[in-house]
Amino acid sequence: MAGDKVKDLSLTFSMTHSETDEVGGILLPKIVCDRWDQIWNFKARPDDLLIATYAKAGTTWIQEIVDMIQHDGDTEKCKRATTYLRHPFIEWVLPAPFSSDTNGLELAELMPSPRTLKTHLPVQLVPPSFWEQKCKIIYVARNAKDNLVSYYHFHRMNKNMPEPGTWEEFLEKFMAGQVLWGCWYDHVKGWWEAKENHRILYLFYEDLKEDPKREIQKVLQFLEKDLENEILDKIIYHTSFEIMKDNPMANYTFQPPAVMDHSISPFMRKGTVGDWKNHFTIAQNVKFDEDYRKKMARTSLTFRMEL
Ligand SMILES: Nc1ncnc2c1ncn2[C@@H]1O[C@H](COP(=O)(O)O)[C@@H](OP(=O)(O)O)[C@H]1O
Ligand SMILES: O=[N+]([O-])c1ccc(OS(=O)(=O)O)cc1
Repeated sequence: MAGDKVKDLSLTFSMTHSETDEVGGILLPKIVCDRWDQIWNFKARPDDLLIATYAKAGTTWIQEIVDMIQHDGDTEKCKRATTYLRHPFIEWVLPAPFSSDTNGLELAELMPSPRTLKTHLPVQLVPPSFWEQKCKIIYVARNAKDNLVSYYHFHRMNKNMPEPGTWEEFLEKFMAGQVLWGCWYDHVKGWWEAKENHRILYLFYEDLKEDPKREIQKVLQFLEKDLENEILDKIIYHTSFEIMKDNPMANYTFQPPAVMDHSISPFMRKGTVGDWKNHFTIAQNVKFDEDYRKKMARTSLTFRMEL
């Protein structure tokens, strides 16, 4: 079984940071670009649910919320497998020595319906079958500064990401859109516009943090589910940062340490709004804000950088 193969891998092999390439001007791991035709031709099914995010916007959090809703708050069922295996990451290709049937596409193809799938692709790179099949999509966006901080630490701990360089260097790359899955500004705006014409529930990390009950109710409504208040409270508890941090099926400690080194920075790092204040210098903040205003000038989309 695919999961066992991931688990059985030697914990001692060494990996170097991943090489990158581009598809349609979007930076992606080279091994993903090499398989782009297959990813683009992915066959979505009408009852697929797609979870789409910019990386580090709260993907794993919404995945756990959705899984709990789909399983009526049964925590044991939600511990049936790791996040990676429960919700295939459609564009994800693992480097050697991982076996090819642990790639996102293969996992998705082998999965019976109804499937919940994950992607970080910008809207223009989503395989067309998702639009043709009118699949439901949940998008989660997170304010740029916290998203960037989380992404920086993720690059430090995850060998599947390119070398981040220094904080200052990574900040520049983020502003220039020269990071995996492309420009944050275009990503959040692209999906914001797409919701006018498609079945997309657009959520914000900050709203989830502020009032998880209210936001989970939006997801319930979108998924046409009705759950007792008691189960809703159970979902809120099970998907809280503190509980997910200790859940081995959700905290990515299942990845071999040669890929993700949680001693450098844990996957479940802080889970807060406003941690950017501990990273940006005053000068960096002024420069970022000025650039941000230009890039976000012609959109109705707004974010909260603190609660
Ligand atoms: N239950 C939860 N509540 C709040 N934040 C959570 C969370 N689960 C994961 N996160 C945070 O979401 C980010 C990871 O996002 P993704 O799943 O998209 O990779 C990390 O942010 P930080 O690095 O700021 O802590 C992680 O700590
Ligand atoms: O290497 N991974 O398994 C991996 C890569 C990216 C990734 O992105 S995230 O934003 O969903 O954390 C998650 C897992």
